[in-house]
Amino acid sequence: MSDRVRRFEIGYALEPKKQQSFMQISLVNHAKERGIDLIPIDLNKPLIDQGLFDCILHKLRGEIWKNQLEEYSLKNPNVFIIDPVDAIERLHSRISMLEVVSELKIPQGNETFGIPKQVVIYNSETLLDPSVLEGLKFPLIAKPLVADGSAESHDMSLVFNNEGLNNLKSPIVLQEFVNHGGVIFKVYVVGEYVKCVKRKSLPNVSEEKLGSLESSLSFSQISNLATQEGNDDNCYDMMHLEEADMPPLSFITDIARGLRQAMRLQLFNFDVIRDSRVGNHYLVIDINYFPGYAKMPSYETVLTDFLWDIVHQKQREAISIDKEENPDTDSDCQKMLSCD
Ligand SMILES: O=P(O)(O)O[C@@H]1[C@@H](OP(=O)(O)O)[C@H](OP(=O)(O)O)[C@H](O)[C@H](OP(=O)(O)O)[C@H]1OP(=O)(O)O
Ligand SMILES: Nc1ncnc2c1ncn2[C@@H]1O[C@H](COP(=O)(O)OP(=O)(O)O)[C@@H](O)[C@H]1O
Ligand SMILES: [Mg+2]
Ligand SMILES: [Mg+2]
Repeated sequence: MSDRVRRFEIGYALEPKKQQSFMQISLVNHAKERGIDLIPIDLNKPLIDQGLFDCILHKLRGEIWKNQLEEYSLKNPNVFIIDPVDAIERLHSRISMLEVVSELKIPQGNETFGIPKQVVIYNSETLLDPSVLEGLKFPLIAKPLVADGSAESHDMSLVFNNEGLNNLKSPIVLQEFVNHGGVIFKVYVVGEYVKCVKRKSLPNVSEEKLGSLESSLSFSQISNLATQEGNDDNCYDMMHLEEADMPPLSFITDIARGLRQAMRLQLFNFDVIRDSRVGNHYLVIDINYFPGYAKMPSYETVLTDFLWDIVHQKQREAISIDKEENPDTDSDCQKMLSCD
C-alpha cells in the first residue's frame, strides 16, 4: 500500500450568486482537509475540455449547459453527475414536483401527509368559467407553473375571491391556501442525511377576515424574510416560531427517503406545512433542487461527508471491477486506486 494520499477532484458549476453563498471558504477548506478539492468549472470553456473530475456538482439553467453535460457524460461515463438533468427537471414544474409526493407509498400512522388541492391554468381566459376551479375554496395561492429558479418563478399571490383571479399571469397553479399557523418546516436532504428546520411562513387567514380582505396580495420568497415586517396588521394571526412543535423526525425522514428514491435526487429540500384544522396532517407544498444549504447547521461537515462517501464508493467499485478483470495481478490501476 502506498503512503501517497489519493485526492479527489469535484468540479462545480453554479451561478455566481449561488457560488458565493454555497462555496464558502469554510466548506472548501473542510473538504480539502478530507482529500477533496472543489474546483470551479470554467463556464466560458467547453466542459469537455476541462479534464476528468471524480464527480460534478451543478445547478445551472438552460439548454447549453444541459447539452454540455450530456456530451461530457457520453465521453466520460464514469464521472458521477450530481444529479441527473432529467431528474432535476421534474422539479421545474410545480405540478410534476408534487405528483411524486402523491405517488409515495409510505405506511401512514398517527401522522398523515399529502399535497394541497390544486389546478393548473394554462390560459387566463379559462378563469372566466368558475367551474375550472374544480371546487377549490378561497383563499387560494397562485404560483407560476414554472419553478426554474428565475425571480419570476417565486412571484406568488394570495387570491381571496373571484375578483382576485383577474390579472393572473398564466400558466399558473392555483392551490388551496391551508392555514398552518405561520410556520413552515424545511426539510434538507443531502444523500441519506435529513435535517428539518422551522421557518417563518404566511400567517393564517380566518373565515371572518376573508370577507373583509382585498381581492389579492402579492409576495415573493416569504420564508427568506428575516423579520416579520408587513404581517402585523389586523388581517392575520401570527404564531411565534419558537413555540411551534416540530413534526416527528421519523415521519419526516420516511417522506425524505421516499422522495429521494422516487426522484433519483441526492440534493434537495422540501417545504412542509401542518394543517391547523387537523393538527397531525402535513402537506408538502414545494420541492427545491440544491437549495440554500449554507443556512443548514454544520453544512460544511454534512456536505463534505456526503461527497467523501460518493467518491470512496466510486473508488471501491472501480477497484472491484479491476480485480474482476485482472484477478491474478496487483495491477497499476489497483495500486493507484487503493492508495488512501
Ligand atoms: O438562495 P437561498 O440560500 O435562499 O436558497 C434558495 C432556497 O431557499 P431555502 O434553502 O429553501 O431557504 C429556495 O427555496 P424556496 O423556493 O424559497 O423554498 C430555492 O431553493 C432557491 O432556489 P431556486 O431559486 O428555486 O432555484 C434557493 O436559491 P439559490 O441559492 O439556489 O439561488
Ligand atoms: N398551499 C399553501 N398553503 C399555505 N401557504 C402556502 C401554500 N403554498 C405556499 N405557501 C406559502 O408560500 C410560500 C412560497 O410558496 P412555495 O410553493 O414554497 O414557493 P417558492 O418556490 O417560491 O418557495 C411558502 O413558503 C409558504 O409560506
Ligand atoms: Mg418554498
Ligand atoms: Mg421553491
